[in-house]
Amino acid sequence: MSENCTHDCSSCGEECPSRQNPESFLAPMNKMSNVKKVIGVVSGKGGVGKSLVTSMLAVTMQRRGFKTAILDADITGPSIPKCFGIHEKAMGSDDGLFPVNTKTGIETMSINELLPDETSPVVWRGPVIAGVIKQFWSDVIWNEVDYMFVDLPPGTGDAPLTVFQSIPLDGIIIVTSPQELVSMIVSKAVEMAKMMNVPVLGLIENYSYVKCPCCGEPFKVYGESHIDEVAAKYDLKVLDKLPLDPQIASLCDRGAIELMGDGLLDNAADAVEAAHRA
Ligand SMILES: Nc1ncnc2c1ncn2[C@@H]1O[C@H](COP(=O)(O)OP(=O)(O)OP(=O)(O)O)[C@@H](O)[C@H]1O
Repeated sequence: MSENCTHDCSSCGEECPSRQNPESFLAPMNKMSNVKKVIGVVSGKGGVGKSLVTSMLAVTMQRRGFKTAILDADITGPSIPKCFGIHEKAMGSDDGLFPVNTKTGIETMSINELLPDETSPVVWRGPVIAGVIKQFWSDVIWNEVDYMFVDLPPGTGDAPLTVFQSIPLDGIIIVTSPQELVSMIVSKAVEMAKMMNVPVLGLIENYSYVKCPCCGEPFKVYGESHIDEVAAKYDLKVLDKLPLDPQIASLCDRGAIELMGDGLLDNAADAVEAAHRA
């Protein structure tokens, strides 16, 4: 690297290890941020519990002693502040925006922490949404973060593509439900990650079963799951299976997800700790 490196490769011809790929669309991280690993939480379709899983993963990693953050890239359907009971607004300075901390110190940034009224709908065109996602990475001052979780918008459209291209993901976790559609939906998410050269750390099946309140027997509301076959087809691991649990729903509704029980996403948390960028 040149002694006078400005990290602006467009004005320098030096061939050095830190030279950025000219085709890279990665957004620069704020110069005051320090984020060690970034994990995307992805779903092929909406409503499978992706935001809940993102929140629970962050809580699990924070409990393991890591400094954790959540970037809520689901701009039109932000759920993270609700899960943590955050109603305050993010503040800024000339250097950037400060994330809002949860009760246990998880740093968060979500569009609902910026809008004057959190019930206002975000009716913005794709390029504006893409700009906000990039700003959440570049303009927010993320302090000494060991693990950042990015709650991606559902599907494989413009907004998730922006996340894959602009934020340096070390891996993704795919959240799905045990319905027939799962095979097609997981395939799409896996193929997208492959195209973007981002490793898939594994799958989490949500709404896997309901425990009978009388006898404790698991009851499969959606019938037999196909997740294990789908995982085998792509040589992926099913990391954890989460029950449909009224207590979890209630914690989320009360903004108290940090009071969740231990051990629900331990395998996923182990996979996150072991993640390395391809
Ligand atoms: N395992 C579960 N047990 C009970 N409630 C759950 C569970 N998973 C999710 N929910 C509830 O279902 C609702 C939808 O979950 P969530 O917002 O996480 O879905 P999502 O996939 O992020 O949705 P979208 O794709 O629309 O952003 C929430 O109210 C959440 O609390």
